[in-house]
Amino acid sequence: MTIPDTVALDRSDPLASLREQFLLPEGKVYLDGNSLGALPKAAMARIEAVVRKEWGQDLISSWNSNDWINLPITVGEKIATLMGAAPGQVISCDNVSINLFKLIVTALQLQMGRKVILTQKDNFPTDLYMTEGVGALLGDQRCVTRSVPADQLVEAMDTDIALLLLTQVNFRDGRLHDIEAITRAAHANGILVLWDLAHSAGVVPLELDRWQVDMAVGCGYKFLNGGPGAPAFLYLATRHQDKVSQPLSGWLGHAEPFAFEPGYRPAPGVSRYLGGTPGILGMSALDAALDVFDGFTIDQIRGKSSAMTALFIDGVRSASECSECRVVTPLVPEERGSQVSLAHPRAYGIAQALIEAGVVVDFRAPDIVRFGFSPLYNSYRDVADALRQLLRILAAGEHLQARFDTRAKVT
Ligand SMILES: Cc1ncc(COP(=O)(O)O)c(C=O)c1O
Ligand SMILES: Nc1c(O)cccc1C(=O)C[C@H](N)C(=O)O
Repeated sequence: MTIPDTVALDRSDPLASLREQFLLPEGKVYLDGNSLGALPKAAMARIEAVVRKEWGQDLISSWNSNDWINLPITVGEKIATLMGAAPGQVISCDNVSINLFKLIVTALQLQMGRKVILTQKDNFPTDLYMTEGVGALLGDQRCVTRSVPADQLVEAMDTDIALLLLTQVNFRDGRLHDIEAITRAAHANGILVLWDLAHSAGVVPLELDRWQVDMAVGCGYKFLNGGPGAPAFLYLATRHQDKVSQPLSGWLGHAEPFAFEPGYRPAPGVSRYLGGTPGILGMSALDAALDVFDGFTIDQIRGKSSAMTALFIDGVRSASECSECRVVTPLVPEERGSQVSLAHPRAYGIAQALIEAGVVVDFRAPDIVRFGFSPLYNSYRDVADALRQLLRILAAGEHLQARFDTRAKVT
């Protein structure tokens, strides 16, 4: 096969200038933004300023003078604009796992008399573990998890189910659920929905309000580029707010934290989902990273994402070198997120050989190599370079070398 000529594609790419806003490693093709997004230069500058001036000089006054106290809300509102959510429904806090816990318990409280959480068998493990944890805490009179394969979700919906917990884009194969259709089916059975948008936020167009989504969570460190361990976010539709209080009743979610009252009174609205003190360095980095999206639409981002994944998939499918690779990501662009997953019996060796050749991808057991495409900083040339290295490695049998037989701990 011939590697596509990508010069013209990069020249006409409306997002091409954004690459300059990131610090990317020299000589590498970074295709792991679905695990950890690249570093925006603005985030680096912001951390430096927060450390030197706000922490170094302004110290405690920064909670007011630099508005640290409202950062979870201001960052939440920036994320809301990427997800079709009107103000007052998104807050940035904690990590996805903790936010899942808070919202799962909220859903069970809102749905008294129903106790089942329906989820997908191959949901991301933390989503499954958190439902298990809530079940162990509340007991099986109050919470039971039912997991089914993706194609049985709709038929499994019945009136015992309190909550449907799904991840929109599957971390392994990149398959994307139709949030609008599934939410409608769930609501027809009186079921609330909680969507994990870890692999969607910042790269897939979302209309949370219009689709009547009840709850959502997502990561700050993937396509939002907020940095390692960046705070996550949670969305709770206005219609559900103020009906129940969340289980992790920390002081910053209190109606008047600085009244230091002995009893808990939840803050109005989504602010009650705050717990303890937020990590200001991480949240400041995320705040700056979100500004990279200014002036660009999520449809432009999605358009480039679909074009990059299509280019890569076409290249793989037409190359004889890839005859043993199976594209497990859906071939229809509307059905996939911003990654391409290839299944191969020696997937671990392929991933390691690619990394050695400067193409940063990851491996997911048992047999998947993931290529994550981040439209803000990846170019079409990156796609062609990754393809070129993949074909070279497969043709040379580099992935079969004995040194790739042992698995790294974190990939
Ligand atoms: C779908 C999904 N949910 C959640 C997480 C992470 O959750 P947390 O922020 O708790 O580490 C990830 C990635 O780690 C993920 O891929
Ligand atoms: N959060 C991660 C980490 O702390 C270390 C390594 C990887 C991750 C990830 O985000 C994994 C990712 N959610 C995945 O889709 O596999």
